[in-house]
Amino acid sequence: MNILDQIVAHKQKEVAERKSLYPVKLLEKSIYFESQPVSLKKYLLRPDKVGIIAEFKRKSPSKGMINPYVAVERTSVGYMQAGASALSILTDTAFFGGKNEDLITARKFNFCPILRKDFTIDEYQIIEAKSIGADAILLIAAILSPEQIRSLAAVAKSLKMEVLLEVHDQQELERSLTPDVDALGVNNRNLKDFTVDINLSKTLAPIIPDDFVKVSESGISEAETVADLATYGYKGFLMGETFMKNSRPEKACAAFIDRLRVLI
Ligand SMILES: O=C(O)c1ccccc1NCC(=O)[C@H](O)[C@H](O)COP(=O)(O)O
Repeated sequence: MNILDQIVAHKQKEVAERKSLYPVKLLEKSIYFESQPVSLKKYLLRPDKVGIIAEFKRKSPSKGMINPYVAVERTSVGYMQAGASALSILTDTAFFGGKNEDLITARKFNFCPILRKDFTIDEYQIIEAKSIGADAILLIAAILSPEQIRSLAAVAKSLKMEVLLEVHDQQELERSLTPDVDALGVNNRNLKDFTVDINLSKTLAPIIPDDFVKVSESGISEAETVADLATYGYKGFLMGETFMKNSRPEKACAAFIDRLRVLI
């Protein structure tokens, strides 16, 4: 089993358990069902921002432990003060060391789009994402059929949430597009063998229809790379490890954005 298969197998069990512990009726009592989400798409298109989606990620299958010590309050507020456009909060515990409470905390301290970064395979998880204050969810084409993508994206839309659809190749892109998707993420990291190839974002850019905001994900460590990808039409740049490997991720984010502003 590759890592994605392992994550999905674990997620199926986790979702079944959570459904019985926290039924949908209970989740729907959350105050976030009454509030208007913040649009990720709009924030990525804002001319005063540089499109960084700054990620809070303690560990990952490819890198192991990255940073178990920093607090989500200080890091998330610092990311936004640094000039990030949005937050990506990992909520998967088993493989990424995250938790729903991280997103709940980030939500309390920030008014900005928050992407719930998890492995969504069931509509229950979208209702859960809404209940903890997320504005957008991630759908990964590699673990979902085109029908699942369409129906999960429609559920997100019915809850007024936005969808970032992640693809890794042309086939995934062509079979997965649906109008309920808002942003199209090209993951430069092959999630089966963890190799990173930034050129993948450049290769796929011309075949991403203009209706979708283009996001380049993973393996970005240089401001020059972002400036280069921007010339291919990318408006969003999902970055985790480059910031999180520092004792003060928000300071690394601020320094990165300062460098970027000189280039674009
Ligand atoms: O990062 C991993 O090891 C990984 C393994 C399996 C599935 C997903 C994985 N990562 C999720 C991501 O897509 C990244 O956290 C995100 O794009 C940020 O990447 P980076 O800037 O390289 O931390």
